Amino acid sequence: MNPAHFSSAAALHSVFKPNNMPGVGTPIGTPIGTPIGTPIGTPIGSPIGTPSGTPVHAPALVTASGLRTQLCNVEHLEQLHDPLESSKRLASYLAVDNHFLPLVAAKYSQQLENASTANKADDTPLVVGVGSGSTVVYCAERLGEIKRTFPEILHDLNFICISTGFQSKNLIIENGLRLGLIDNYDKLDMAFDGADECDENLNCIKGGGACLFQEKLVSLSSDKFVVVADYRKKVKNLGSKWSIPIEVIPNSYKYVENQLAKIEGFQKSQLRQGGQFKAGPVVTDNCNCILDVNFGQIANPAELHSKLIQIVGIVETGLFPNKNCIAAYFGNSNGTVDSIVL
Ligand SMILES: O=C[C@H](O)[C@H](O)[C@H](O)COP(=O)(O)O
Repeated sequence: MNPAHFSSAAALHSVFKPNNMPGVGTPIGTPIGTPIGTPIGTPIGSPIGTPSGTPVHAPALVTASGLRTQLCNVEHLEQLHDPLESSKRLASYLAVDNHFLPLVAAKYSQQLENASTANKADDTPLVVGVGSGSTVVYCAERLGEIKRTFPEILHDLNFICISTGFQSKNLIIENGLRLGLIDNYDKLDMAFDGADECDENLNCIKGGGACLFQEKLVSLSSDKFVVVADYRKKVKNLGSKWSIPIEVIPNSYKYVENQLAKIEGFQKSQLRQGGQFKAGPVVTDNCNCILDVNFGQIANPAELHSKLIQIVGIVETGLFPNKNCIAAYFGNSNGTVDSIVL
């Protein structure tokens, strides 16, 4: 990790505080100064003459910063009921702006260039994973705003979102995004998701919402993975505060618990219960159960994961040793955001 990449919370604080008061700002989804839906960068461009006199269209320049100016300004967002929620939203918006917009700009510019030079069109879709939990909700919101603001660009890029479970499927649909199935795509371009713990090297523990299997499938299928969370999730070592959620085939949980107890560092295992809304254990989107397993602080997440995944009955672990995570954004309690960008 390059510490220089930690964004300065102080700098963000000074930028955001003045306009961050209740009642000030622009409603989410209203691009400042631009009518909703005004596409920029569509293949307009001024006709220019070729030596032979045939008019061609010069491709318009599409940049991430150009696109961003058409979106709701993150410095003028209305406060939510809770400052921590506001900072989770800010973290998510920054994550999408900093990583998704450049992707859109690059792919669209390429598409325009192909059109103007009669190169073969690139018809591979732009596929993005949308994870689960309370923080990634704001990523879906920003992606929805981007789609509403640039409908033609996103249409031309064939923008598709992949869910990590029931909640995330609804998030995608409610934000007006197009839902796709992961098994229809060779790979995803990018995925956004929350985390229960995240260390400086962007290893994570996930699965607090029992969605870890599909989350791992989506994140590993993606070229790039970006985490959004709040400051409580940033830890020195995984296992500092959270147990590891482990998805197990229901009738194997006793066997799995017995095997777990033989692994060095094992402290405790608990079958997650549904609580007041579900008699008996939590049932995942894949109809399995969750064991929350405590190994204390984890020195080597990859090594522990490979020991666990060998146990018959374990479908997947909530340990996410970093494979492709490029950045994490953490909302602070005072409304600012810290980031780690590798
Ligand atoms: O299974 C759920 C996921 O791993 C969530 O992404 C994780 O629990 C973080 O959720 P939240 O953003 O609500 O803290």
